Amino acid sequence: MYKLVLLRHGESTWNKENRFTGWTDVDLTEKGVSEAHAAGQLLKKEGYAFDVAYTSMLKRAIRTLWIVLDEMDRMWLPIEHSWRLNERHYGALQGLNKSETAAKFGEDQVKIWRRAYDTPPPALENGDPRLEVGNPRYAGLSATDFPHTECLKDTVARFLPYWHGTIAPMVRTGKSVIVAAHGNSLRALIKYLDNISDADIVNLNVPTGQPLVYELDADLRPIKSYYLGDQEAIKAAMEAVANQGKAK
Ligand SMILES: O=C(O)[C@@H](CO)OP(=O)(O)O
Repeated sequence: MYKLVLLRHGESTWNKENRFTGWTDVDLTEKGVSEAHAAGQLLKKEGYAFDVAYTSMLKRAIRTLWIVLDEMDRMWLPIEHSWRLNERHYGALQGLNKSETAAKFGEDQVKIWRRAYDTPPPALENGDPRLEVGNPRYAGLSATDFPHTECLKDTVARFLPYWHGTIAPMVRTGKSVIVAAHGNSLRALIKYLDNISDADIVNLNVPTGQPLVYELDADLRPIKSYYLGDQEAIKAAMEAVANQGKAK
């Protein structure tokens, strides 16, 4: 049996301001930093001892991972970064307030943009700085890799090669692995692992800063999965994520 830990970053400044974030590189809030410390303490208390860590190119996930590893006295671990673990690209919605967008376009439309499996938000136009072309951290991407927008289906498509080619082989060696990433890049992985239908994935929300443990069989199929920590608080945090798309 293998164990894999998935962790969404702690609260970011744009989570707090309720803005569509995507590839925008915003940092953690004080609450987000506290969530990361709490996650690290909890993982340590529960006896986790990671051998290798994977994260995105975005500082809210990277800093969450650093804080967790610091709490576990494992800052020496190898950390691999990949743009394939980045948050789903939110296209032209990046920067807009979710409630204001719901008031303008309707809650149903915002739910489609946030959660529909195969309907992407409006795309960025060429030349928009939010495309990140020219950003040195993405020097390894080819021109066609830069998303102009993504629905979850697109995120699954760019995430899975990294799962199959890098993370899954490492899990199979028996190493203890943590993946610190984002709400929708983790939804992409959870959809794949749990074989969740395109219709049902709409209702899955991942809370910030709560370690999610997968116990996997020899074929890396889930035996069970569970969040560590206070289950009532986790449920409330998931509902709060779902409600971010409501007009106030
Ligand atoms: O804005 C985003 O990039 C994501 C994660 O914060 O939000 P949502 O839950 O709306 O997909």
